[in-house]
Amino acid sequence: RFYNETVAKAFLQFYDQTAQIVWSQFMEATWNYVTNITKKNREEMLHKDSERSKHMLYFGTRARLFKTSRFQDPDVKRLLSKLLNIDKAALPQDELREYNQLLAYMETTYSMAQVCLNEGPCMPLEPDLQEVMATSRDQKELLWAWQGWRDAVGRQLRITFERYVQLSNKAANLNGYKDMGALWRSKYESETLEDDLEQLYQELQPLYLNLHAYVRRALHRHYGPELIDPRGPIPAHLLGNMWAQSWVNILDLVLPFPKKPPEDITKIMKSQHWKPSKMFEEAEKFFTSLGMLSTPPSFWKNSMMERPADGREVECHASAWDFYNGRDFRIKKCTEVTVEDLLSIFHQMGHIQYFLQYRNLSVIFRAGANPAFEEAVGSVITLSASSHKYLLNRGLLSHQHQDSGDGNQEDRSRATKPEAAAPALWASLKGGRARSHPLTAPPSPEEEVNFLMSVALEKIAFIPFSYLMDLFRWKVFDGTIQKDVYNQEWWNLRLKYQGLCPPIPRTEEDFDPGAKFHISASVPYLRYFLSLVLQFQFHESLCKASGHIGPLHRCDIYNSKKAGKLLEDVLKLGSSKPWPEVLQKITGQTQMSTKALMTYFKPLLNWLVTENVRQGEILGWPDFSCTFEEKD
Ligand SMILES: O=C(CCC(O)(O)[C@H](Cc1ccccc1)NC(=O)c1ccccc1)N[C@@H](Cc1ccccc1)C(=O)O
Ligand SMILES: [Zn+2]
Repeated sequence: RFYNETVAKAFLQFYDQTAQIVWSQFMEATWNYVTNITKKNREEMLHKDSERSKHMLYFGTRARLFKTSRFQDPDVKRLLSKLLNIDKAALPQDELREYNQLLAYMETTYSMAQVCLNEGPCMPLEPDLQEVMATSRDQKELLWAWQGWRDAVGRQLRITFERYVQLSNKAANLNGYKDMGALWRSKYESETLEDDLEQLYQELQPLYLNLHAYVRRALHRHYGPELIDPRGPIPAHLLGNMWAQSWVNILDLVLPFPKKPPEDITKIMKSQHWKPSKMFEEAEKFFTSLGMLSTPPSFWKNSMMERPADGREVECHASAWDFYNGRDFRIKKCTEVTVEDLLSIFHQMGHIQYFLQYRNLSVIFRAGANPAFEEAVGSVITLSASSHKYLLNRGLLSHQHQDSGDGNQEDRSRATKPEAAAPALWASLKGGRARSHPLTAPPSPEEEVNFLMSVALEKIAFIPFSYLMDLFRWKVFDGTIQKDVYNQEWWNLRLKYQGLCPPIPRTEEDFDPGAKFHISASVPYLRYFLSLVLQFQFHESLCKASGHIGPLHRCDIYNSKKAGKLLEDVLKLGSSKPWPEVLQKITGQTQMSTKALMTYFKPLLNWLVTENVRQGEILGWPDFSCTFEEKD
């Protein structure tokens, strides 16, 4: 055993130098595969992955030899402790190869799946099936896409997933964890994690129950009583999204005040011939307006911003890439010119900003304070951008000159001073010159409720979905859910937390959870649930730093250098400090809290409660059985 801290530092130095090479080669090979799915590229990726695993095994086993209890430098202790978990690299060579092959099979099946019309074209998920789920109001068409996707993906993955669970748990055991769920949860460095999560969920449930009751009534109005039971669960194919995780696309069906509809930004974008590259430029402008880092030229050269037109098979699910060489960062996204994709690009740019901020840290610390921090960065900017979007909807622009981001708007949140709304994004929407507008009044209460409803359909609808995704997988990993009941247990959770029913009867031939990217790609999901809470806490703190006064939902930190500095100082830390310490730097608190989220939606909750009482709505779904349409 080694006791010498100097030796440990040299060991870590050596790790860093070699890791940058091994990791960037692995990332390059993986990038080549997901942007051009071929057998050859898969073999090359699997080869580089096994190189990376050998590297992790070499350093992970040796890191164990250091007795760090008497070490002085906290960084050295934290770095060594992070090397101990080597994940799947702990598996014996042959099982590791099998594991990597089944991971590639699941992710590739998802990425290449299509649903074919009887005679005629086959539709991939992005953009075609997503488009149907978002825009169709014909429940038969929605059912066709919903069922077709699950037949094409979920059913194909069922057997592989069972083997994936076994090998995952074996890898977790070899790293000293009771199952893979325990290994995933360990990333949050908290003994009380599961209780804390349940507490957060309970605090947010009233918001969700009121939204669910209100939306159910609206769908009852549109689809009629034969489809919607006003005291029952909602059929899962009617919510405007393939997984019913976000309900933004049925805003038109549920808009509280239809006489004051928000402007259709997608329409404006299309009418102005926006291109994907412009959408990325706008997102980057938001970060640089905060005084944060811009992307290097290689980002624009190497990213994949659209589905390739040359017939290549690609993985379309959006992702941001750090090549761990301090200079190569990319986004892969099959961008469509829609406002949903514009906000998704803000999310991806948030990942890129984190990479840029922590690029000089040891490779081991080049990660978020915890996985939820990584997800929250882009989403907190999206909150301003959507609020920003809100300002766009209202055409709140009177400025004579196009904002050059000059100081005189320093730290005064434009949102409360309509006269100084963000010219940049609006001007680009209005093509160049920001036209001067007469000062427009602040939004009417009706428009305010409409706006909050549009944000709630994304954020509040997402609460139970993002919570149950890993509740399901933790139970699968710990054996509570056995493989012969995977699908019925999935739908039990979907009923219990989301108040949803499958539109048609499901069997154990189906594997509906596999129809969601993160389950086929073995990407944990708890990060998104916690990001929901964190992004509002961050938003509140950044808004305060920007000098914003007034309601939180009207805050928009665009151009605030103070907000940018506060955020930057946190991102620079990467995962070098325990996340409560990092949280305290930005919010002053060491605990996650739903207070900011509740504050943001308070006006909407008041309106929903009044509306639901007026309609005599039942909160929840006491008629819990899923009824199915008689075959007509
Ligand atoms: O999956 C995403 C966005 C993709 C991502 O940026 O989170 C991506 C997911 C991913 C893809 C491949 C491998 C691993 C993870 N994450 C990243 O690109 C990423 C994450 C951490 C560090 C660096 C990059 N969003 C989730 C949840 C969500 C988030 C925000 C708004 C709406 C919905 C979803 O669509 O269900
Ligand atoms: Zn993300």
